[in-house]
Amino acid sequence: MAPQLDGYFQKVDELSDKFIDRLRQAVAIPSVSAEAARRPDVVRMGQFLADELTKLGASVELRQLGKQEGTDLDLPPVVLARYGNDKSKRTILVYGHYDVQPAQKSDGWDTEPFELVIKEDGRMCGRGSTDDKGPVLGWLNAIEAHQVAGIDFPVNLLMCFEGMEEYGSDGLDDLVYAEGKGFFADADAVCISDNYWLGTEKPCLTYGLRGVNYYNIEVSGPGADLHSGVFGGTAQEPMTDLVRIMASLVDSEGRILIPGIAEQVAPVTPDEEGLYDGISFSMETLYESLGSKTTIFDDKKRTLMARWRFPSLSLHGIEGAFSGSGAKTVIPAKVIGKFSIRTVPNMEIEKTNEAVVRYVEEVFSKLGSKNTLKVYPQHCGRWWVASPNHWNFSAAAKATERVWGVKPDFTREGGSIPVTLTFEQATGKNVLLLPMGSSTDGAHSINEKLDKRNYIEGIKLLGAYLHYVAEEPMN
Ligand SMILES: C[C@H](N)C(=O)N[C@@H](Cc1c[nH]cn1)C(=O)O
Ligand SMILES: [Zn+2]
Ligand SMILES: [Zn+2]
Repeated sequence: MAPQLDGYFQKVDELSDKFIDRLRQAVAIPSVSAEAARRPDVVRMGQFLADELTKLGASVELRQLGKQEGTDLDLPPVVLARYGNDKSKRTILVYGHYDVQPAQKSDGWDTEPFELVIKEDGRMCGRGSTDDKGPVLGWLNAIEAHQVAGIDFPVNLLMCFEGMEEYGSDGLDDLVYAEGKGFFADADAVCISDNYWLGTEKPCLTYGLRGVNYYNIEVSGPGADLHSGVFGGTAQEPMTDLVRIMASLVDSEGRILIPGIAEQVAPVTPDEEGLYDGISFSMETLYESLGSKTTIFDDKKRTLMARWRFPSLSLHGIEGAFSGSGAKTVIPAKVIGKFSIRTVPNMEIEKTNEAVVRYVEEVFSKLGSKNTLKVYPQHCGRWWVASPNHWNFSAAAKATERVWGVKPDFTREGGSIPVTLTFEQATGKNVLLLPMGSSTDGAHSINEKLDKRNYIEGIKLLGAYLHYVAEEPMN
């Protein structure tokens, strides 16, 4: 099966320095979607991808999406590309994102976040290395290795790379629905490489994601920041109100304290109960990824369930609060608390938003404060669970076995890729998540990395998947 793969794999190995250099160039562009000042860099990153794809012979379009909601900022373009247009071949649509989470050396990074630093043990450190520049470049590298090896590319490839995923995929849903019967019309299946293995050794294929509802709680009072010696004890302090509200959202065992959330969660079925035992996952690897043993549960099953099939609420930060070193004696005039809820079947976005707003307003009113409160969702993305009984998944399973020598686990993912469900609905096709990186990569964290082994074998995996997909009987 897939007889040309050995030649392809050999070429990937030969070109590995070039592929690492491509990742180095991409990491050097600080394409942080959440920071307005970085928007030109996000646009530059989209252009970098478009140029690389053009050089590889793909037809490329930069699709503008208009303004970012509630701002005057232009959204970064979506890179739409096509490689191959042979009616006798299957067409696979791949999606990824070229924006990254914020990062500063002072957050605690050992090296400059926007410089790809390769350690002796093969860790390639840099923001976006695993999330999601490495996997996105994986598709480009797969094209190049085929060209250099003189091996026919097995499918037509449609590509959709966005620059706002880490900020809620603003504007993308409309484009995907509009192009479901347009640019994406030929797609036979969809593949997304933007999540991680459960551990460090066993590859997996992923068929579910949690959704995410991200909220702001604004509390304001004084007209300007105040001297706490002069005004402390005189003015009602927005920060005091906010921390009390935030403390009322979740307890230390991760229990969400907002009524109307747990009630929406689908009950655990007897079939599902047995599912977790067969998954390769150890608490030891989790401790390694976590960098500590401070887990809520001490066992595998409850930990996996908490990550995959129950909602969680995380407190992320407070805009406007003093957070530097030293001792600034200020009373912040306005503070914005940020938190998010990871959502699961059968939670509904609107119902969840209503429950959150009702609860926060109720807690605030009980404080008897004269300050002003605003609570609103910033962005929301839906959860997704699909059937892995599809040729798209069996092709990926065969490719995994060929590259990694083991059968993959079938997993769900605690993170969110809001557009996944949109692709499924807009194209009516099966969507597969095919991760490249491992659980210790530290996506969104300091010292994010992608292991050289996962990058290079991951490029082989993406190419092999396309070969098996081309051969797989339709079901
Ligand atoms: C799983 C994916 N690589 C990812 O990191 N997704 C983000 C999406 C998001 C939503 N709001 C902000 N970012 C995530 O799960 O946090
Ligand atoms: Zn991310
Ligand atoms: Zn991502």
